Amino acid sequence: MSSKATWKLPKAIRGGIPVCFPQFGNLGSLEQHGFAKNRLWSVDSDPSPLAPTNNQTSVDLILKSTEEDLKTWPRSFELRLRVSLNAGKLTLIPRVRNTDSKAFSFTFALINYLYVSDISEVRVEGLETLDYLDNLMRRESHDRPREEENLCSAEGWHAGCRLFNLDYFFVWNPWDKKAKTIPDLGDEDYKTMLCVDSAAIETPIFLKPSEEWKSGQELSTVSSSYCSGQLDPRMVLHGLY
Ligand SMILES: O=P(O)(O)OC[C@H]1O[C@@H](O)[C@H](O)[C@@H](O)[C@@H]1O
Repeated sequence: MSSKATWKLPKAIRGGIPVCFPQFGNLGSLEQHGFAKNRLWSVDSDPSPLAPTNNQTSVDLILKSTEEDLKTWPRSFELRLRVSLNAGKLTLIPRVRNTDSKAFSFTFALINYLYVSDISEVRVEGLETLDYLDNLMRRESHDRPREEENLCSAEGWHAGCRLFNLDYFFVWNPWDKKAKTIPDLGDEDYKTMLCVDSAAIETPIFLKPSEEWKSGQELSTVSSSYCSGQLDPRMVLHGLY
């Protein structure tokens, strides 16, 4: 959680796990990361077809399109999120239902703001063999910050992430200069944060009327012996559920 997070609507707090819908980043004409993260959700009393949660470590949430949303994105939807917390494991199951009379498509992401004790001691493993897009290179190829290399400079990753129906990871840390330009992020906060986002952006999800899309993400603590080349990226992307 950012030390300068603002707890005022209509802006999301900087931290936690913002839900990006119906657009990730600037991959479309809507505001950055879509509007869902800036809305107040309700507790979902009918999470069907998932069985209702009957323990105190899970909650079902729902967001429905409002009149205001329909002005900017004229598609009626229901976005559901089941959040479950168990020993060493946080599971999120997002679902999108098309309640419109027409088909629509969207992109989606969960921005996982992870707290780390020292960003210069963090290494992200398991993505080495995957194809990747370098946003810094693409957008700022004339002045690529060297700090990017620091992100992966040392040992010590003890959290794992498994996905279902999500096809991209985004790894992000603003580093020192960019951090100063983000109003709701403390100047030093970049040292203790890392974003590892799970996203569905490869091909926008297409839903016909009444259809539902379901995905999942499981964040868990793993022992350090799990590190160093033992994570199979294909399993990481497709091994959940
Ligand atoms: O400042 P925002 O709009 O919340 O976005 C923060 C960052 O979120 C990250 O997850 C993205 O990968 C970055 O590209 C983005 O800059």
